[in-house]
Amino acid sequence: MTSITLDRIAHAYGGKPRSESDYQLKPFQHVWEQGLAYALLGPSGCGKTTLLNIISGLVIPSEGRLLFGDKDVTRLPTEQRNIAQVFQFPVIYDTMTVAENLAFPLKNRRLPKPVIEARVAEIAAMLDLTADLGRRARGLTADAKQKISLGRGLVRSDVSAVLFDEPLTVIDPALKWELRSKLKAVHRALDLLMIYVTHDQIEALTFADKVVVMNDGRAVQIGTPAELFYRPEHTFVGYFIGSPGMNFMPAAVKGDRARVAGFEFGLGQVYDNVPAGQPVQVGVRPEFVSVTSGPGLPAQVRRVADLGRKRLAYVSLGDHPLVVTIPREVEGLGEVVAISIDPANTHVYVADARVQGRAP
Ligand SMILES: Nc1ncnc2c1ncn2[C@@H]1O[C@H](COP(=O)(O)OP(=O)(O)OP(=O)(O)O)[C@@H](O)[C@H]1O
Repeated sequence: MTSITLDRIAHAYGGKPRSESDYQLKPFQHVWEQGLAYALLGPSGCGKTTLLNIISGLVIPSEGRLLFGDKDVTRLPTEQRNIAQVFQFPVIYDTMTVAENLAFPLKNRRLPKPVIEARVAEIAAMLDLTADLGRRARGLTADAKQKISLGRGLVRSDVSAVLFDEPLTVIDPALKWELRSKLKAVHRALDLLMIYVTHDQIEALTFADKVVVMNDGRAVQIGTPAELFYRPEHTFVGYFIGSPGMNFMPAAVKGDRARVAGFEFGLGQVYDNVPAGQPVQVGVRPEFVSVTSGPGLPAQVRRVADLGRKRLAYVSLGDHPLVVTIPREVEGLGEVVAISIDPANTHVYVADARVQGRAP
């Protein structure tokens, strides 16, 4: 086991990049720590697979160095990189039994038979495959076949990393929840570095210790699920994580006050560092703006969504649309409601990047 370092890695498929927009992966510096579970999360085309393929060796980056521990592997072929990979679709041998499929990567490395048997039994138990060990893979469901693929990816204990590329795509939705929590448990038990590509935030947040949020070829934030939720460093993270995403309002900020559409409210911190001439936004998640029966800012109600577990109101503060929470005790909304904004969870963004305030 070893950490993986991306040292100013960047990639332009077209070659000879002249400007930043020519890169499908913009320069990226990061150390993937051994034993941690990471998710690469972002919309289609943001560069997740490109980054994963650079780590696996399917793509040689245009710039930068890739290190496994101290070893420079930037130009090494995949088979010399000591990684395991799990793809979207099952990669297994239909004519082999489940046990033979799981044992295959270990047999290839000529491990002693008792070691192979013990490891196969361990991985099969983790993935609920024990009862199927003697069955040929051919007759199994797509879900079971993908579980075998996952098992084959996890069976070696000496890999530098296990790379997953949207591994739950073919899994039945009802089984997905179970499998992604299982993968998390497997990660804890096996203590391997795992990197998991997905465009599904629930999958990323359930699985990962740290999530790398990507947009337009750039890693915009690397953080724990809680950091991404409570302190998005970029407006894209606020918008992409959460359901619905963060509210952003163009604002004028002075000291610890924000002014939006002629209405003023307090911020949790003092901002003396907001540069002039750049777009300033205040961001607050729907969970931290609520309809109140007490004093608040006047908002027009446009629509109410009752999601069972929670109710949301789509309102306007002046011209600015906001999604706000309707607490359980509030009933019978009028056309205009009072809303309160939690200053402790309100952030200020300048040119899309969060700026740090200071304690009042
Ligand atoms: N072989 C290639 N040649 C040229 N451009 C490519 C190639 N592979 C990917 N791209 C482009 O690079 C960008 C990033 O693609 P990539 O597949 O890494 O994104 P992604 O986030 O994994 O998307 P998806 O979730 O759809 O797989 C996209 O604009 C894509 O069109």
